[in-house]
Amino acid sequence: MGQRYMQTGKIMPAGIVAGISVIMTVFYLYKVATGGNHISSKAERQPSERVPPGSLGIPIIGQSLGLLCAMRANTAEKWIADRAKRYGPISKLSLFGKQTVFIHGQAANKFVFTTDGTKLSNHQTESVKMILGDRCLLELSGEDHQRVRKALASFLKPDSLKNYIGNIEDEIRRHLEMHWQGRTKVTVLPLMKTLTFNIICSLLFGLERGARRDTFVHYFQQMIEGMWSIPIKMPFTRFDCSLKASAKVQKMLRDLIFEKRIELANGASSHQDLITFLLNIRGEDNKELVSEDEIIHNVMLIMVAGHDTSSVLITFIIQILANYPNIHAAVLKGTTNSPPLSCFPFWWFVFIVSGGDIAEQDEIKKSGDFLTWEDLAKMKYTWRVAMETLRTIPPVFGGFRKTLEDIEYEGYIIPKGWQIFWVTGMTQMDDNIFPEPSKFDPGRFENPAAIPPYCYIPFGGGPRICPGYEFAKIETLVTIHYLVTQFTWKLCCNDNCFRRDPMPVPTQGLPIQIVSNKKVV
Ligand code: HEM
Repeated sequence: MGQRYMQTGKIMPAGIVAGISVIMTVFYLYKVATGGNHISSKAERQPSERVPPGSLGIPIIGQSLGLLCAMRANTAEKWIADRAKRYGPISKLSLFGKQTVFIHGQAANKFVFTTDGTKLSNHQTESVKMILGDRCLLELSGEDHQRVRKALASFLKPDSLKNYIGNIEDEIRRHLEMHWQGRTKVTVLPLMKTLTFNIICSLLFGLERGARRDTFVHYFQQMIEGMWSIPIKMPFTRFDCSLKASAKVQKMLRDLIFEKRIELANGASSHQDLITFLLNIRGEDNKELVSEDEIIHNVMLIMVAGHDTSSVLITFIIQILANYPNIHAAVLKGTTNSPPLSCFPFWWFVFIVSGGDIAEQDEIKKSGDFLTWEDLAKMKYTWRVAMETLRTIPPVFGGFRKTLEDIEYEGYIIPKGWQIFWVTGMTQMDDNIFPEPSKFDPGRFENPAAIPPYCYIPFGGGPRICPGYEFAKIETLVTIHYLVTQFTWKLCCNDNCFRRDPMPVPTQGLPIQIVSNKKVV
């Protein structure tokens, strides 16, 4: 004991063996985390004085753990603000195994969202890329990005979504029947995840309820869990479990595509779901415009982008409505605030003829059995509440871009191959742009044109602006409509804290006590 045998047959002391294995493990982890791209690149070997200030921290880890811990402890905004205070509006650091430059502010947002794609490409962490696949929209650029984005956007545009409001409503009604009616207490976040996932499944992928959908949900949840982890491919790491789950989800989607092809050949409508819709789009040569890998990777992207974000938004709106009775009353009965002068004359006219009470959710349902596009257009105050929620608790904390050449910004050089880290909350909580930023005030959005460009960016901006905006809006408005007209609720705990994982989640998932106001649906 205490000694190990090398292949040569010579005896080595255990301490030396342990030392070597630690060094080799660190080296291995380092290679894995950097995807084989050694971090001692040209820029690091020849340090330029014009590279932004800051430290790259220790290899592989850099500042990743610091940021991830801050996100989980709900102190990410402070972590970022402290950094900005220390180094100014631009600084370097190392995140998820890559050299990174963090920038913030209105000018930074404009720079990120409008810089030519040949200089600045979209960039995800290695883990996101490996889990979602290299043909998803986030990884595509130039013509490929335009082609696939156009195909997805034509399915997600308002004209096409109008036809699905009834289906969304059906899912919501069924969900409330199953999970809310007859209960006195529910935990909101997991339920909203189930609801938004069901909406996505039935509408975008045509997956009916049942064992297959349940298996899909199971692997899908596992897949999401490691998306923002450090990409260490070792057994039992969060990342490795995600990668395995991703392979299973991809296999299930491939089978589904096979079935959809047969259905299409047998004359099924191409408008029944996103997969069928994409399979049916043809290019000039009559070949499928979007490849099978592109369909699979983008379906996975939409599952992630589409259900996690909206579920978080709806959850926090529910929390806000419980915390602010006046806002809850205005969502239900309408606002008695006079419109701002900038809304003269139309809204002033509506305001005066309605006796100063522009009715909202309580009135809307009286127009018919199912909600219409026109009904949704009347939910103006409710959407302002959603917008203010997105300002104060943006579901997407920020994102990454990658420089394709050395780029000069604010007098510094951001070297080629580095990633740029942009953050939503810094500008949305800037008191020069949004006075009293911590105050929850939906009135800020009465006149959205008054908000300076690139300052309110929960959906991003430019050519990569979120294509699911309208879908998220419909889903949110319809869900809130049903909740406020059928239930009243109060919070079970007064803990308003949340952590980011990477989406913001209330620490206990938001348990609430509910009372149903409903007679018959
Ligand atoms: C409250 C809900 C949502 C929020 C806050 C949100 C936010 C965002 C943000 C910040 C981006 C990144 C933009 C960038 O990198 O410049 C994005 C991209 C994206 N979102 Fe959303 N999103 C939401 C809902 C949805 C929904 C419902 C879908 C699909 C049905 C969706 C699909 C996408 C896709 C595919 C992209 C990638 C676009 C591209 O790279 O061209 N999102 N979203």
